[in-house]
Amino acid sequence: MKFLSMGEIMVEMAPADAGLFRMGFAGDTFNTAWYARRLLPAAWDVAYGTVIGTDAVSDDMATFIEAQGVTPALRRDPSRTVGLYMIQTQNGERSFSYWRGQSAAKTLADEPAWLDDLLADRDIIHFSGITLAILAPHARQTLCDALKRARQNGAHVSFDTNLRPRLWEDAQTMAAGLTLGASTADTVLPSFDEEQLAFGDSHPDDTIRRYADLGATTVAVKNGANICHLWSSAEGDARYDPPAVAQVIDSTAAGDSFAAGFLCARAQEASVLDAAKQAATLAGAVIQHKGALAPQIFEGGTQ
Ligand SMILES: Nc1ncnc2c1ncn2[C@@H]1O[C@H](COP(=O)(O)OP(=O)(O)OP(=O)(O)O)[C@@H](O)[C@H]1O
Ligand SMILES: O=C(O)C(=O)C[C@H](O)[C@H](O)CO
Repeated sequence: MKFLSMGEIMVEMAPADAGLFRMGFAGDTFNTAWYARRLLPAAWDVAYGTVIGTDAVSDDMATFIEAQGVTPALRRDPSRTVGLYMIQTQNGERSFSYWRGQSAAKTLADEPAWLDDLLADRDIIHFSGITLAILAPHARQTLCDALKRARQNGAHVSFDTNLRPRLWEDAQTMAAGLTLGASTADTVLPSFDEEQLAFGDSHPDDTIRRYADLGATTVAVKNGANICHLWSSAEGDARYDPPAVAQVIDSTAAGDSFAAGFLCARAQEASVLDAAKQAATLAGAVIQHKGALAPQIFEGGTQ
């Protein structure tokens, strides 16, 4: 079985002790692949699809991806390098600054034959609103057309809406882009506060209905510490109240790890409710650690 996540992985500067920053590599869809690798049985291949440069930091990134047990599915663009972002936290809520305007990942959909190869024969393909936001408008359409073909050929496509207004041209383009992305997907993983912002939804059921109308068969509407509203065409509606977290240290990758927990449970035939439980348990642990990737959670063999 083959799981592919695709988008942009960057150099991450995460707050460490004594005012220092710790350099790592992360990015929403890569984070999901990283957590999926730790949740899925070894027989699953978990791959990450992106474009990087040919410079030293790109080489380090490729080495890092592989060392994490994730299969690198990379195209190299010698004229570009990778992006960088910095996390800053205040009372557990994070904000990001980005240096990614010219990154190699922006050319993800520029070679259609490579793209079709990347998507071929995957059981699950995961991408996000960030994957789309970084692309030029025509490239968003190219990517979504390729994803639709992959879905027709049997892949289960998953879309995490992951709203980043600063990465889109304007609010209208963002709403249209999210709608385009969701229309390729079987599973859509939105966050309610973001859906309110982008579409003016007044209740999570509005969000579910909109994505079901676009062709999704499963929707999980996250809402931070509040109840997740779930729906699948086979099971109907369900709700899940995430376990309380005593102290949020850094909320980075809450949604990314939720996506991994949810998709991996669904891949192993879990109900939407059980999938949300695995997802929220993992996300609840992740937000008690600094940075996007929290290997500590898996040390000792338990989540
Ligand atoms: N304060 C919290 N307490 C408990 N669980 C939380 C909290 N914040 C997030 N979670 C868990 O993480 C999940 C995802 O969080 P959230 O709704 O913020 O998603 P998101 O907006 O996609 O995240 P991201 O900021 O990574 O994009 C929630 O559904 C919940 O299970
Ligand atoms: O914001 C982005 O583009 C990132 O991918 C950085 C973070 O790793 C991600 O947002 C965490 O969800």
